Amino acid sequence: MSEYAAAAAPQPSPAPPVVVARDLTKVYGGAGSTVRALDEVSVSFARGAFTAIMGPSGSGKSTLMHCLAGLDTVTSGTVHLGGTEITRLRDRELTLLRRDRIGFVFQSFNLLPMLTAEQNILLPARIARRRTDPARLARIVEVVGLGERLHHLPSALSGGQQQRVAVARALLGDPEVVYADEPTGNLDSRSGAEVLGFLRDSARDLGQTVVMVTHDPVAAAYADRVVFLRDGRLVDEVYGPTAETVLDRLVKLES
Ligand SMILES: Nc1ncnc2c1ncn2[C@@H]1O[C@H](COP(=O)(O)OP(=O)(O)OP(=O)(O)O)[C@@H](O)[C@H]1O
Repeated sequence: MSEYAAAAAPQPSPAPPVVVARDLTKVYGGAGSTVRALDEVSVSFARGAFTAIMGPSGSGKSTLMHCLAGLDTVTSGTVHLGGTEITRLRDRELTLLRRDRIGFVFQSFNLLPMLTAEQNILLPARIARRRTDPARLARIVEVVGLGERLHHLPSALSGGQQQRVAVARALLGDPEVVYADEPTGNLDSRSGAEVLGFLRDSARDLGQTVVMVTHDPVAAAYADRVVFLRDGRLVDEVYGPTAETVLDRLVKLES
């Protein structure tokens, strides 16, 4: 059991967990020079909750997200997505699981420039030959709030609008969880606020489970909960964060 798990007071969980990681350890390298990027991390993410992962540079945030999402293998420990232990799956099964059950949002928006916003949102479903639920599309379009701009090319959209298109694309397939890796890293603060508000609304209004890695205490304050890593260990968490409480914990972690 991790030092954090032993010390933490139990917190009320609003809903059953969608993602559960148990005793996750990730060691990079071998023969002499190894890095223990994750050290027995146990954490779970409740349905419909928006959680931020924070910690100093090199604390293991990206590694944790990659292991949770089946983008990287683990050295030991398990990750469950719903009833599926993803740490046991083969590459082909993982590819399908990522395509069908997980949404991704990255720092770079990764929109195709020759397709309109709406076509970009619909593209993964088309590639997977998945029928799009028109009611869900309409709901997401309403939450995205792009209006007429849905028919514009990405080049005619602001950075914040482009990232909202990327989030809408991630949400359309009704994934069990959306992983967002520094989604506001390329945005000015106003556009960042738009995207974060949208992620928060998708959790509140659509019941979407969202897990976001960020360096920014203001971004983390949009989440329902912030978990903190240091040296590959989960060392703290805050429910109902504000930018001030998050900054305060970060300063303590880095001192
Ligand atoms: N492919 C790799 N090979 C070797 N070491 C790695 C690899 N990826 C990450 N690491 C090491 O694992 C540790 C955790 O890295 P990780 O990128 O997860 O941290 P982070 O908290 O996301 O950092 P940052 O905030 O700087 O992005 C670091 O010491 C890093 O150097």
